[in-house]
Amino acid sequence: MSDYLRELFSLHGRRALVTGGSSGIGYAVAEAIGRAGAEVVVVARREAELDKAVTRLREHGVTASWISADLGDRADVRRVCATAGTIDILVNDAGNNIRKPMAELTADDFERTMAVNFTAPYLLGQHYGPEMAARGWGRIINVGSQQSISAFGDSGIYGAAKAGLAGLTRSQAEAWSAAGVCVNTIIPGFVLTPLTEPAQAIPGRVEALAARHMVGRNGVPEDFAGAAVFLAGNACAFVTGQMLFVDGGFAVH
Ligand SMILES: NC(=O)c1ccc[n+]([C@@H]2O[C@H](COP(=O)([O-])OP(=O)(O)OC[C@H]3O[C@@H](n4cnc5c(N)ncnc54)[C@H](O)[C@@H]3O)[C@@H](O)[C@H]2O)c1
Ligand SMILES: O=C(O)[C@H](O)[C@@H](O)[C@H](O)[C@H](O)CO
Repeated sequence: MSDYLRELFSLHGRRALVTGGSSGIGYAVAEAIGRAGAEVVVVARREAELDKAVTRLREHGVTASWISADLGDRADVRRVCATAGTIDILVNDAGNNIRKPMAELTADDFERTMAVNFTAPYLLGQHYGPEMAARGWGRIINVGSQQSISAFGDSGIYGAAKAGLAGLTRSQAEAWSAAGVCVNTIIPGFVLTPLTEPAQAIPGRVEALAARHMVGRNGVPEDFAGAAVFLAGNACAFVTGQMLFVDGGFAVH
């Protein structure tokens, strides 16, 4: 790599925390920023999955470790903050979607969905944002959804949480960008991961969604590698508070 590209995109010397990094988009982001040089700490619930993900990261030469935590539990979020050490790049990828008609959603569904998709990113941002600002450099990448800007059926709270997350991104960017902390939201298209298995199981749905993307296909986790490296590095210094649509043209089709 030339010195020029290294200055823009190398993440050597940075430490990243990736929630939801054991699977899907989160794993692909962890691998991308790890292969670009960052040390990576992956956070999710299941130890066996975390172990598998970290083994795979190490096979790619990434310095990686994991912390098992339920991000729907505030005490667990606090434990992550207390044990993960210095973090320069925070990726809030973990998410859950409780799929029910709006009228059937319960208060517990509301709390569980908001806790993972919105409250955990808020709490982690509150911990790491000021620390990054004090050091004069940081990056926060929040993973939103098409539902950050539009409504899909049967996932009303998820949509509200993801819309809130895009707003939180702007508030965090306003708070910390002047101190060198760029905060942005990635907006995926429809991506074939465990999270979307219920949608994938509906006959004809995968094909119909593929056709909604201008590129004519659904996303795969690897599609997020380039955007993640960009948003995590020096190249992103004048990009903050934004939604970056990594969606094959879905939102504008
Ligand atoms: N797949 C898509 O089409 C799509 C589209 C838009 C947005 N997203 C978002 O992308 C992100 C990643 O989803 P994915 O599609 O890669 O799915 P995935 O199921 O592969 O990954 C979800 C990750 O979140 C973690 N997670 C969920 N609940 C958690 C909790 N309580 N505590 C700790 N970790 C928890 C899981 O362990 C897993 O690592 C989510 O925020 C999701 O909302 C996905
Ligand atoms: O859980 C899900 O089914 C997904 O998140 C979907 O809602 C869409 O793929 C996403 O919103 C597009 O960005």
